[in-house]
Amino acid sequence: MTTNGEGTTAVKPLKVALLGCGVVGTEVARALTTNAADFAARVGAPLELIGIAVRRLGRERDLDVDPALFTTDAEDLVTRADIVVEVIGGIEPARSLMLRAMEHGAGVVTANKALLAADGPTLYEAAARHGVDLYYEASVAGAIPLLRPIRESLAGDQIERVLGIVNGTTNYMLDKMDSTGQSFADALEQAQALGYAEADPTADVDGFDAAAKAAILASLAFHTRVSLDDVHREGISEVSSADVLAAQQQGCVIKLLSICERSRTADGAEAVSVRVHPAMLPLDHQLASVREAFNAVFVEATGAGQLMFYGPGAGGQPTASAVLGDVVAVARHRRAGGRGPGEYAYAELPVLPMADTVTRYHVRLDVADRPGVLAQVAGVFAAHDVSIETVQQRQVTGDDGVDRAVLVVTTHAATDAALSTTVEELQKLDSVDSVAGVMRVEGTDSRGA
Ligand SMILES: NC(=O)C1=CN([C@@H]2O[C@H](COP(=O)(O)OP(=O)(O)OC[C@H]3O[C@@H](n4cnc5c(N)ncnc54)[C@H](O)[C@@H]3O)[C@@H](O)[C@H]2O)C=CC1
Ligand SMILES: N[C@@H](CC=O)C(=O)O
Ligand code: NA
Repeated sequence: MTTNGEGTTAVKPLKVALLGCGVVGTEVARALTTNAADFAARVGAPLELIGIAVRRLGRERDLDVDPALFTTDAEDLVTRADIVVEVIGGIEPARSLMLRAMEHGAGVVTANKALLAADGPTLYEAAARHGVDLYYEASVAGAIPLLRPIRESLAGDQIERVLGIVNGTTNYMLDKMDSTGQSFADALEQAQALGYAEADPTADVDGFDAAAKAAILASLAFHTRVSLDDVHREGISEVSSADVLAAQQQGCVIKLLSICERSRTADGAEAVSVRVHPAMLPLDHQLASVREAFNAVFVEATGAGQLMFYGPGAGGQPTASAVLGDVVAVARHRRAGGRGPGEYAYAELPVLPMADTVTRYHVRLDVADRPGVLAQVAGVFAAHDVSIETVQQRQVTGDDGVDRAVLVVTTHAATDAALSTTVEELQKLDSVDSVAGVMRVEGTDSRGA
């Protein structure tokens, strides 16, 4: 405790160091300075921004703070703080700086899903060893309160499944491609301009970002260490406008989904399955109406049933909201003299290979229009134990004036291995000109799906 100039008792401020002043960092710094009085009242002590680590000094910024706060010496800054906010991104130097901060007794707040998915355990163990908080609500689904509900509110329940849209950039792109027919490249450029995309947008487009988030969600939901390498990952770079059109013709929309499920190995042992891939969803599914950079996540738990979390999944201010919520939580813990709940990876469930995971496919085939072709195609599905749910056939006339047919097959649930082999075998049939599109299907009722 200290005494202020008027002789009244004042509480010692908690020192906050900010690492990174990009899209998110700028909004965190703005809020900490603009809303200082509210933060002080909510925490019971002022939050004093003692420095902002940047790569380059003297850069013009849209931020009205004391220029003396900027420093390029992040290593020194983290040793002087009670709370360190890491919004640099990437693996290094973010990891070393966070470890150094914890060694010096600081609580850490980060939005860095890439690092948590690649090497979370190193950070969780450091936090436990040094008795400090490591909070990362912003790392998954931006502003949406999701990790704390999973870690704390549902701690008395058993989570069976977490399924949703957790990447704002790709949802924005797929939405624009679907609703306005915008090109892939233009939609990506817009998402970047709006501050949704990662510094390297291939992290979004190729599904790494969604996979990192799936790893974090699965780790928390199933009390099991799941890393990025455990997650089956497919991005949206292969999604063509023909796929988008084909989905529309089926009354569906394509979304990039992250799916974390409790599952079983072939010999019946408990396991988890964690995957990210584009999938067709029927238009009446709740996730189908998630537009622009919004995220939505279903959490299914034994007792609670189905819960849905929805909101802005990316962008400076929404992400800063989650970061600041964590800052206040960590600050309150420091005031109370403790730390919040950490990670409990006691279950150690194995992660099921994608080949053994049960999914459904929508397959579009360009085939010869002659008797027996449908039976031949159906035979390949049957040979691999993949049951067909529906088949639609449309006649088309090729450029050469010859009649061809487009077959659209939707399967029942089967292992991913069986479905992949089926598609490989279909490609070898003389009567099949091409497998024009293969897309997983989620959200419609089918045996086991
Ligand atoms: N932008 C978004 O919507 C969201 C971002 N995140 C995460 O938040 C973090 C920050 O993201 P953004 O602000 O969008 O990225 P950004 O690229 O706009 O900002 C990062 C800033 O860190 C600076 N920086 C890089 N290395 C540095 C170093 N060694 N020392 C000091 N500064 C350094 C960069 O110059 C840049 O200004 C990332 O981990 C990202 O994955 C999480 C949720 C949403
Ligand atoms: N690039 C990410 C940002 C938030 O995590 C996204 O688009 O979702
Ligand atoms: Na969140």
